[in-house]
Amino acid sequence: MTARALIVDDEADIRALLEITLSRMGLETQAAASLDEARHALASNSYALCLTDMRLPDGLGIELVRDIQIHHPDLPVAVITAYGNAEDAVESLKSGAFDFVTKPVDISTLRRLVNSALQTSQAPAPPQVEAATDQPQLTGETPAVEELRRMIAKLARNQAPVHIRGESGTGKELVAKMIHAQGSRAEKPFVPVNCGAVPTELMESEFFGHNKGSFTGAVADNPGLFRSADGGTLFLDEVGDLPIHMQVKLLRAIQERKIRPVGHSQEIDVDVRIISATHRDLQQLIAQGQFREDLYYRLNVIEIDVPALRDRRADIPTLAKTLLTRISERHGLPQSELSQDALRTLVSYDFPGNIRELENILERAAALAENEQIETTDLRLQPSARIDPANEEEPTTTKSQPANIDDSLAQAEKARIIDALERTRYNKTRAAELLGISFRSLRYRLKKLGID
Ligand SMILES: Nc1ncnc2c1ncn2[C@@H]1O[C@H](COP(=O)(O)OP(=O)(O)OP(=O)(O)O)[C@@H](O)[C@H]1O
Repeated sequence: MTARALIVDDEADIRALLEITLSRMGLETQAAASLDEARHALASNSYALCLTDMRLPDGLGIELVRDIQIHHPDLPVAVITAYGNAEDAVESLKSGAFDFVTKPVDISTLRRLVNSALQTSQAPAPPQVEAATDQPQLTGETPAVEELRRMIAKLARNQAPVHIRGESGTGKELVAKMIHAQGSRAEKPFVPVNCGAVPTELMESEFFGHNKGSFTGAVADNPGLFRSADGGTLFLDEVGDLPIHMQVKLLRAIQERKIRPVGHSQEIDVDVRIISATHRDLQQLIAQGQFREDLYYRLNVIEIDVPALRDRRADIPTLAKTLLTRISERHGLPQSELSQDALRTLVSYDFPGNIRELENILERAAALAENEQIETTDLRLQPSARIDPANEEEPTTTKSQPANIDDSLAQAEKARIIDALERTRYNKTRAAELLGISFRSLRYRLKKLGID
């Protein structure tokens, strides 16, 4: 059956252009010149795609987007906005449009948009119970995780930029991968980049690419992250770490959907969906002048919060089991199990490093355990050695404990601190956050424990 598209525009010229382009792509088209006509058409026919202009004689295209979300939630709708009117574009994405195109309508952009809409509307429903095993999965049954799954499935169906907030190790990258894997871009690359790890001087060429020889040290061609992710998703992890000059360039690239590789005079079209994440408070960074507000609104069209593990403790047993399976597969070892007591201990632990910390604890415990049963002592958790940031005193657990408890506490503390430093590439501010202590407190501990 030929897919049918509904085109809503009051300007005859644009209608004709859209109709010609879409029929050349093999679609059947139907046109409406007002909101009212469009509503009638939607009520009496079914469509694979709707394209609507923003300004219509009897109202705004965005109203149609909202109607469609309610009455035809599976119908992808894109909005045509005036050039440079970013607010309209952002508003329509927020209301549920899967994408937008600016006037004057660029035919190749339009074609890409139509193809991606058709893939979305023909894509099978997001995998629920029996998902393919290579699909990234979220473990957990708490309402918070159920809600997260629902959001992911919904966001996978549009193209709007998504910003993921959550503490370190909560699964932000996993969420980003799931949005990608369940959407129309799944067959195209998912390209993650840790914005805090790219050296400032290489940033522009890392993002936008360069040709061999375009600057000293450019020994080979580099397509850059945008082109590597073309057709797919670019995941900007720790986006709050981007230096301001790069924020300006990134904003341009996202707005114009064009990039200019270092040393090139021509701009190149790119089609990437941007998903960003951070564990930092971007609003606060904006207030401190370290993050551009315009970029924030561009990235943050839809925001999604990933809960901390301590706020969904009921998931700890299932997660521990999933992670133990993963660990045993990784090392080709028999799967370990947690003793009742060990499980109880884990459930009451605070996990400042969230799921990643749980995974590390289990990995170490599986290696330390005498057999396939992990006991509380194998967890090497020192909850009493966790430092209260408000109180820089020594932990007071020594009284009723064996004589060498101080040493073993210090050792455990040292191991946790070194682990945090390694995981944050020796960024002390982030290491302190990961450990749930203040920067001052970390400095004090480094000195006390003789860590250089
Ligand atoms: N719900 C979950 N089910 C199973 N595994 C999970 C879940 N959430 C996270 N993980 C695992 O936890 C680890 C950390 O997740 P991820 O890297 O996505 O976190 P993050 O929030 O992006 O971390 P960071 O802020 O440090 O970049 C990964 O190994 C991931 O597979």
